[in-house]
Amino acid sequence: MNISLVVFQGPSASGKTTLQAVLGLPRIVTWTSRAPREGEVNGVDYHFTDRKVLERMMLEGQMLETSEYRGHLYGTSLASIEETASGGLHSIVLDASGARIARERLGDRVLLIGVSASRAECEARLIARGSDIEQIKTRLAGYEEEIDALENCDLIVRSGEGALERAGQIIRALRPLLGAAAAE
Ligand SMILES: Nc1ncnc2c1ncn2[C@@H]1O[C@H](COP(=O)(O)OP(=O)(O)OP(=O)(O)O)[C@@H](O)[C@H]1O
Ligand SMILES: Nc1nc2c(ncn2[C@@H]2O[C@H](COP(=O)(O)O)[C@@H](O)[C@H]2O)c(=O)[nH]1
Repeated sequence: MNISLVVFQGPSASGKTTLQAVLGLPRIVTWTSRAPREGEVNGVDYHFTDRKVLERMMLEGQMLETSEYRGHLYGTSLASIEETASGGLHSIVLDASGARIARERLGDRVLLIGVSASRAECEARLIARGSDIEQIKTRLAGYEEEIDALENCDLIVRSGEGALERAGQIIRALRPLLGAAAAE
């Protein structure tokens, strides 16, 4: 199997980034027009920029995909995806529309992992993350759409209690599935 990119998708605060960290694969850093949260580092968590720069990159054909997500623009550059062609398995966190485009454009190179959690769990995690009421409402408004899109995934992980143990099980299950790509 020729998988070179693991894509995590799912509702906001379902635990995609947490699971990505547990799996420990090299991460593709995407672009966003939103402001950094406390503790987030430019070039590590995202390439933070403004909307105009991202729009210019889109016009110049530099992007694999972009998504308007809850008032901000996000996107994956083609240059960052080319890194995955140079060998080894990489991972990326995308919303449902980005994940769909990644699958359409990169085909079988992509493994889609859906991360699922209940609305109440996502809400509690958004509150704990310090989001304000408006952000929580806006993000939860996309909950059903992201849950519905999980049907396109190759695997779905439930990110509730015991999530880390489950992630460990997934890693073990993925190794034979990914074969040569994972061994690089
Ligand atoms: N299984 C879990 N149990 C409890 N808290 C969790 C769990 N997974 C993640 N969290 C916490 O929930 C918050 C959101 O997690 P994370 O950033 O991984 O979600 P996400 O799906 O990447 O979110 P977003 O799409 O909004 O960026 C974080 O504060 C994280 O520590
Ligand atoms: N389609 C894309 N979605 C992306 C990209 N980078 C991140 N995301 C997704 O956006 C939301 C919100 O992220 P947050 O960091 O503001 O909480 C989340 O679902 C991410 O997965 C991207 O380049 N393209």
